[in-house]
Amino acid sequence: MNNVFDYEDIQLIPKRCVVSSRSECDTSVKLGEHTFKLPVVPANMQTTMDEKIANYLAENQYFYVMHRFEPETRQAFIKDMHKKGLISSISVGVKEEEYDFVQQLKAEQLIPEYITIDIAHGHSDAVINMIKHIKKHLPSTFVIAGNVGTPDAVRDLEEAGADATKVGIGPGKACITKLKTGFGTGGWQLAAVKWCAEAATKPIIADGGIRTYGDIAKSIRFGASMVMIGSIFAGHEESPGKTVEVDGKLYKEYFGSASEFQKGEKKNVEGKKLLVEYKGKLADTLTEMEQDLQSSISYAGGKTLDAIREADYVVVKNTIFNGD
Ligand SMILES: NC(=O)C1=CN([C@@H]2O[C@H](COP(=O)(O)OP(=O)(O)OC[C@H]3O[C@@H](n4cnc5c(N)ncnc54)[C@H](OP(=O)(O)O)[C@@H]3O)[C@@H](O)[C@H]2O)C=CC1
Ligand SMILES: Nc1nc2c(ncn2[C@@H]2O[C@H](COP(=O)(O)O)[C@@H](O)[C@H]2O)c(=O)[nH]1
Repeated sequence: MNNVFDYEDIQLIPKRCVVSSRSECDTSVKLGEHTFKLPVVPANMQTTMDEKIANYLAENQYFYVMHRFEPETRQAFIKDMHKKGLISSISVGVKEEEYDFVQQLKAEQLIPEYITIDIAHGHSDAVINMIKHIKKHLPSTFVIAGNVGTPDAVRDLEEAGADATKVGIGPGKACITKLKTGFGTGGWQLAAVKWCAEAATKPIIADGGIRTYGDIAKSIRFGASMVMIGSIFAGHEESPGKTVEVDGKLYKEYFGSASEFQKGEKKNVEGKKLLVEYKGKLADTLTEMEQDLQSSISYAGGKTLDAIREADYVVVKNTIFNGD
């Protein structure tokens, strides 16, 4: 893979504007059978997602993926969401008990609209087998599989039946995979998204490494249909992580799903715990993201996200923060 770049190395080039107000620009995106307000989803991690946030997002037409770290609550969660007429979107792993779980869902006719297979190294027989298992027992469920970082992986998971693949090995803020293993897409995540999207025939979800709202538009430009974000979403009043005060300033705890803190043991640790700045209400962040993305669409010279997909760009290594 030559000519790699990351979010901070790219600037998109404006085109003639066709709207008289940014509010005319439509940021909505279709994933599977449903249309969502934004091409953005909070990471399925314990410090960014919980049932309350899932309810808020679903009620307000945002996509969400519930995490898998309280596995025994998932059936009740699906039931509860469906009782309220909301979509259910859950995560699974690949261990033996997860196969039974999928079969139980079928037996009880609790059919989630979305299942995300949430595994560090998604280009694996374990994930391929789980995709096939879900598709066999819950054929109407939209399956998101990952995480991967190569076109080969995208092709293999799509061929197994995945409806979307999630790209990003190690670019996350709480990630230490790149340090511990030497592998990953950290430092060239945006180029990896482009590489994978060129091979994909189904949607790509860019996962990890988003540090500014402009990075959402850049992900879309390079082929993502949706963007998964952890650290930015972990800092809200509603975020499940602990609120901590340091020198009079508020922070929230954010920890990796493969951190020692999450696992409760020091085995195959590939994540860390850190503090992220407190940033107030989740709704305000979502509104700001929508407004910024509307502005991106207007700079791209269109009215929908498709305009961003056609924007020209320049690679200007590490210059995005110059002038700050
Ligand atoms: N996006 C990213 O860059 C990364 C994300 N994560 C997150 O951390 C969480 C834990 O992930 P994960 O460890 O996959 O899940 P699990 O801890 O549920 O492990 C799933 C299964 O896969 C096996 N496994 C895990 N990694 C590998 C590997 N590299 N090669 C072969 N087998 C493997 C495990 O066995 P065993 O443990 O015995 O090997 C286990 O049986 C997830 O939420 C994931 O998204 C973690 C790292 C990177
Ligand atoms: N290598 C690791 N990656 C992790 C871990 N826990 C979560 N993640 C990934 O990070 C993104 C969020 O990235 P961010 O840059 O927006 O903060 C998340 O969706 C996972 O894919 C981990 O312990 N290790």
